[in-house]
Amino acid sequence: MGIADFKQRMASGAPLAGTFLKTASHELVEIFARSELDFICLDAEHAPFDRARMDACVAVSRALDFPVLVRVADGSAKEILQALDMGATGIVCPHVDSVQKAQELAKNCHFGLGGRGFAGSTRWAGFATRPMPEVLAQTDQTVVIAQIEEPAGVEDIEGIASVEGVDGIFIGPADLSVGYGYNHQTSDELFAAFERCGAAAKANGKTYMSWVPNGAKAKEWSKYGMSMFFIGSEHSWMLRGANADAAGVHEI
Ligand SMILES: C[C@H](O)CC(=O)C(=O)O
Repeated sequence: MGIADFKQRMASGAPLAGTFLKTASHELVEIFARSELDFICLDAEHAPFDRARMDACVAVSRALDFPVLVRVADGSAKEILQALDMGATGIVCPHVDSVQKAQELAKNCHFGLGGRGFAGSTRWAGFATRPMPEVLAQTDQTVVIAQIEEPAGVEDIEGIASVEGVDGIFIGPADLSVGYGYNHQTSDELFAAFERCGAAAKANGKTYMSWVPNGAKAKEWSKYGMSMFFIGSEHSWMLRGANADAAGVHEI
């Protein structure tokens, strides 16, 4: 159970637990690689990952054979290429709200579709130690996830989910909730969107997933067909642990 079979495990519908890493620290990657988590996702959309620190995080994850995804900021070809050259297991692309954006995403992640440039001396390619055909075949292991977080994305979900080269559909519950005009995550419209996106993911054999604040919510939302969960982040876990232990002291 490592990087090579991560995409297969996703496709099998096995429950997968991960988190967003917000602190650009390779030590934290090392700790999570020794945890019960199945993967982590470096949040380069909302957290301060510069290229060098992202590279260190990805290097450690690969050394420990621990799947690491990168949530890119805007899904540009350049940003995706940099993360994949470093050796990221896959890409989470935010704000995919049309079939065209999903096609661009798939193109930028896969050589066969023409958008990804090749270099032999990268971590992903084994720093020029492996034959090119072998390296290119490895593109099959690259995981591509489209994040749906606008009502427009929900309206186009049947097309988005059918795009070849997209492996997963990720619901962004916070942004989608805001998109429907709510500042919380309890509207009927939001849960209807969960149902519709889940049906489209299932019909197209794509893994369905979301961010959740905790394991209990993951269990609850599995009823929509979600099997992969980005649970909180190390920030929320640190706060929860710190507050629980502080409460123990303050009760004295
Ligand atoms: C809260 C997480 O960053 C997931 C997300 O993007 C969302 O909109 O929800």
